[in-house]
Amino acid sequence: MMLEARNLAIGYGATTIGTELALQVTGGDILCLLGPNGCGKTTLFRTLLGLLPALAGTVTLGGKPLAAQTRAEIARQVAYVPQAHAPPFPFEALEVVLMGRTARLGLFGQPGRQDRDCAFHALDQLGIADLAHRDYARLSGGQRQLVLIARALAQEAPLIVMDEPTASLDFGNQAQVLAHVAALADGAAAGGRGVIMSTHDPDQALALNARVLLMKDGRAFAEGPAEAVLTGDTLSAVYGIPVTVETTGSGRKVCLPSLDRQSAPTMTSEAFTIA
Ligand SMILES: Nc1ncnc2c1ncn2[C@@H]1O[C@H](COP(=O)(O)OP(=O)(O)OP(=O)(O)O)[C@@H](O)[C@H]1O
Repeated sequence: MMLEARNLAIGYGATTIGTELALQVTGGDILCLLGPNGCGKTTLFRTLLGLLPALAGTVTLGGKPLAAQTRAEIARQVAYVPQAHAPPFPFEALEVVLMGRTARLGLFGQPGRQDRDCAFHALDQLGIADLAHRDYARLSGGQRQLVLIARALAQEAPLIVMDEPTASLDFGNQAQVLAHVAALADGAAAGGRGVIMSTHDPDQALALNARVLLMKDGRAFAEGPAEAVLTGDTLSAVYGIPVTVETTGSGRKVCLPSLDRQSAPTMTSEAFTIA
């Protein structure tokens, strides 16, 4: 097992955000984290990456407690793909990818020929080798997201944690990034990495045939294969709106939230009422 969390409580100091969380990820797995805004997905990620101490319970990475590992040890096992924001300094895309090699360098190590080759190869794998010498800050959001995934590939960690990898991407780029996520976990293509990703779109978990951890108020509301977990009943209960799940002509399941015009004015007036 690459990553295992048991009976985990997460939060910030005295503020508990979530409790009784458990998950397991190994090579070839895709685990999608779903749940309403503020339910604790990012807090859980930060805890799994060792950036926030667990308030209770255990996280083991590569069979060893996370809390007993150095940052470099953790980075050799888990790569983190944050949301793609523009950085304040100009960097070439290739330099951004090279940052993924840091955990593999010695204390005063400089990236060498092999690191540059690896970084370039990662860009090539994602079909964006032509962006290598472009200014990262001037790339589109979709291109930047792919560069950050390339950085995670260059890190050569067996587990990749992605924070809403499709946020702010257009329709085409979302599908492209999802295809790359599927390929990462595919044993034949890349040695079968484990992937944990958060998303706000249950259809993505269904399209990826992923396992799902559906969170509500810091707890696991349901957990299991996407098709079993993402039903109209569970989605309606978690998101507080009527949701139906239908099967398309090609056999794919899609989630359809109700856009009931009757309920819209009520929702709006509640949301904007000043107590
Ligand atoms: N540094 C902090 N100190 C205290 N509370 C925090 C801190 N950061 C976040 N929170 C709170 O923790 C809760 C969970 O936030 P978190 O960012 O984990 O949710 P999320 O599921 O990732 O949300 P979203 O889908 O909107 O990104 C929120 O109520 C948030 O206000």
